[in-house]
Amino acid sequence: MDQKTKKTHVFQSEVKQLLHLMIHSLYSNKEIFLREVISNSSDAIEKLRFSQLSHPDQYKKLINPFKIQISLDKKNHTITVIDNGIGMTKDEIINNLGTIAKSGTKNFLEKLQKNKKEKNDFIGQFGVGFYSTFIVAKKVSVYTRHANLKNKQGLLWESEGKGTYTLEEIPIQEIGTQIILHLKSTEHEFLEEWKIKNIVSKYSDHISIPIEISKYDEKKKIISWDQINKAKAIWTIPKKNITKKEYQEFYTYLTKDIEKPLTWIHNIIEGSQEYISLMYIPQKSTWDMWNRENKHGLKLYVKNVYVMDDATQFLPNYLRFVKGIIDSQDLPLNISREILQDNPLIKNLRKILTKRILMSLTTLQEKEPKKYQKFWNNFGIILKEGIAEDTENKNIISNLLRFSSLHMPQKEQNLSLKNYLKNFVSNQEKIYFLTSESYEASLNSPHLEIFKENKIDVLLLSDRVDEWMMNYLLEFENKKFQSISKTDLSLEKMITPKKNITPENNQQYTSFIEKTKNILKEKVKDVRITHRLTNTPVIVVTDSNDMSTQMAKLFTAAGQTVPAIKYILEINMQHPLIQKIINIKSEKNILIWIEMLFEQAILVEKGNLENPNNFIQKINQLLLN
Ligand SMILES: Nc1ncnc2c1ncn2[C@@H]1O[C@H](COP(=O)(O)OP(=O)(O)OP(=O)(O)O)[C@@H](O)[C@H]1O
Repeated sequence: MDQKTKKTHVFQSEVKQLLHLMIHSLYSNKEIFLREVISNSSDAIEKLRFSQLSHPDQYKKLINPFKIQISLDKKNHTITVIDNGIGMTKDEIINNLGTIAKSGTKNFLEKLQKNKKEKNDFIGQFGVGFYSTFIVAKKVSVYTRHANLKNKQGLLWESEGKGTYTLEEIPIQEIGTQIILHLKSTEHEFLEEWKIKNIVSKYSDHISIPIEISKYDEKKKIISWDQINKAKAIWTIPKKNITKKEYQEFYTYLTKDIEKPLTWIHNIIEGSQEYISLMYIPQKSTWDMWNRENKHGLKLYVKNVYVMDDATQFLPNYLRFVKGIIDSQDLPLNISREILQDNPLIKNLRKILTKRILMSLTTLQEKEPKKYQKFWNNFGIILKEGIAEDTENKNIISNLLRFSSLHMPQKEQNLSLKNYLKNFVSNQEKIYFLTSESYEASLNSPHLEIFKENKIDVLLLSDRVDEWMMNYLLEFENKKFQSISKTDLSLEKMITPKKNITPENNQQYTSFIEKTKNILKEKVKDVRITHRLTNTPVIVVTDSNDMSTQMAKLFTAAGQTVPAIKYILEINMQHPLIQKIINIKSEKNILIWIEMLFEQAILVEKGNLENPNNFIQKINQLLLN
């Protein structure tokens, strides 16, 4: 060995942090180190297989078939995992085994620090990777030779996981990677063959590459290798031969999710377009799902060969919670992300896969409503984006929506539109809804008073996407949606005012309305008498074609300037406060009252005022009177 090339490197500080966290929080589940090492070997083999097929000139065909081998050495207390995959170059090894290169990882670490309680869950979801070997090993040696490096140019990486590692150039005969774990004295149980076999069958049975374990003779010499996994890609097996447990295990392997999947859809399609898809709907959202920009998508295989992770083109963004694989027989192997973008074959596949997911959700809601509710609670907010983004499937998605409503005294969204229609009162023509900042705010909104009184149900929407969604959700089964914070003649038609207006007070009321208009002038679009209110004197609504308050808030939050909304002030003439003001003689006092009431209505609608001090001064003045 050439000692001159041996150099000591320092781990990036995040790696040290990760190592520390992992060793302490994962100890109870330490066997996963083997899953991680095997999964890396399998990825390396998949990469080499792909490179050989797509660039046959650069990568020589191997003489040996692809495989992963594990050997246990009881004398030296080591576990060795060998693969004949793509290997690593010097740059790669420095990047992969010395730093945390993945962009999301730093965020992940920060989250981990903050959420000590959920640490285990987080780690499980994230996938702990190569560094987990240090949970059981006091020292790790990695011998690797990259597949397109000639002249036996190999590397030896070694570390005790304590802040530094060494790297040395050494000759290596075979391409691929060999990882030697020098076990801590407390971890010698992992030298038992049955134990290793158990771990492999628990976590790595679905790896489509053979995993072999060494067999020794009495003199401790390896005499043969026994295959210990099935080594068949699960999706290629006929559905009837796959057990529920096997589907679940493949999901765990694919996603590293600690929960079982909610459901899955497996299709083997033959004909003009041949492909297999195996897609899962998880139980819970993972920490990165909320961000539309984060990685998602299916794992793409072409003719059984792994091509890429996170192929987003096969499903629309609003189904980004779906995990799984697609294996196409028709796509070329050297397909790039750019080509995926405008390939007509893919567009067609995307249409079919989208329909499959939506149909499976439809069946779930019909056959297993409890499970569906669980799905909705976790992913409803993402699925809602589909109403705006997928015109073609809008109807199907509408049927999948769930809402909170006035008649259901709970925050959980579990009313379907079909069920809302069933509760229509006589003469009801529209589906009423209210968008607000929060569920609690909507429940107390004065807009609801008339609906409460007349037992008409109202959908209560308070998710961030709701206002946006409602711009696209215009009709359901020929019934129009109507925001109750907007003017609406159908409502007036439906409800006969209880308190009849006599000719005398009619004149009094009309002149009061005129007076109010003269006082508020440009501040309002109009002033009207309303029958919507019972306990509240005044309310503001937006004109049916104007931008709603929530929409304006959304735009403002996104940094856009929006013109100020001109509201219509509606007055409840029967309210004692209004009756009192009508009889006030001093014009100056009437002016203060009307301005104060208008600002009050604005405060209720928007949650804030441009000039709160002005408002308070008016109130104080009235209190002194
Ligand atoms: N046996 C191997 N052959 C070739 N490269 C490897 C091997 N083991 C690890 N690597 C490289 O090291 C990188 C880091 O591995 P690590 O397990 O820490 O993370 P990962 O596999 O990328 O992520 P995750 O575990 O979250 O899926 C791998 O992405 C790969 O590039």
